Amino acid sequence: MTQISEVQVEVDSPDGTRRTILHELSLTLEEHVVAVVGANGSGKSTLLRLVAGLVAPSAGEIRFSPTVPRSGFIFANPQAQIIMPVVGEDIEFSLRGTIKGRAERTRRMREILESLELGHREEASVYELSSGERQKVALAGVLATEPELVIADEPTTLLDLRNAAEFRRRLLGLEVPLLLATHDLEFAAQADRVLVFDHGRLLDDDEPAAAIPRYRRLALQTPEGA
Ligand SMILES: Nc1ncnc2c1ncn2[C@@H]1O[C@H](COP(=O)(O)OP(=O)(O)OP(=O)(O)O)[C@@H](O)[C@H]1O
Repeated sequence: MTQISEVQVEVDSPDGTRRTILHELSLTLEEHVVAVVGANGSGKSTLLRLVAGLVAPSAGEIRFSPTVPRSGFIFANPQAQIIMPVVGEDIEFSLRGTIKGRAERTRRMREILESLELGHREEASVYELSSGERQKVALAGVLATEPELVIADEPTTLLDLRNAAEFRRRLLGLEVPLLLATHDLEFAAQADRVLVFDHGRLLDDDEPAAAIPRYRRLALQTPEGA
């Protein structure tokens, strides 16, 4: 369970002032899949980075129970997190934190690749992969770290319809909880809970069937005077 209490995030602006990018927020997250939606710049990634410990709150606190989870982060662009040039090597690299023996690392790497139907790509250069395969390699690298929470920031953005559907299915099938920011409302519709952000504020927090139609209306409404 993640408990966010009166958290606020501020950043320095170029003019020397402080800008609030996440306004005071209190939330308890305990559902298996939580989707965060909202316009560009509304604060979705900031919330994800806060939960992952990549950004510190300027005020308030985040508590986890029973302990701080080991989180695995998936980005929109998988190239950002693939370190080694060859698929199998990259997964083995991620396994170094959890498995000491080399033979055992190789065995586990193959198991993870097989589970993602990537067994035949073990020797492939990461640069010759399709976007769909590359995103699966990024997921394989995250799974290798045995995360207790997966945090995904627009993970289907670069994928075509078919690959997006497959990747959604894989993320939704994980045993560990998933916190997801997405513009893919089909994906958000499959969450247990949807948080809608707007200009750094939590605007709506409900089950998908209620929150998504409200968000669509909000996003598509014509600005006054337009
Ligand atoms: N380190 C930072 N320094 C300055 N401004 C930042 C920083 N991080 C985020 N911001 C600003 O905070 C606002 C919220 O950003 P955030 O990335 O959380 O939005 P988002 O909802 O994820 O957007 P998108 O859908 O475009 O990814 C944006 O205006 C962004 O420019």
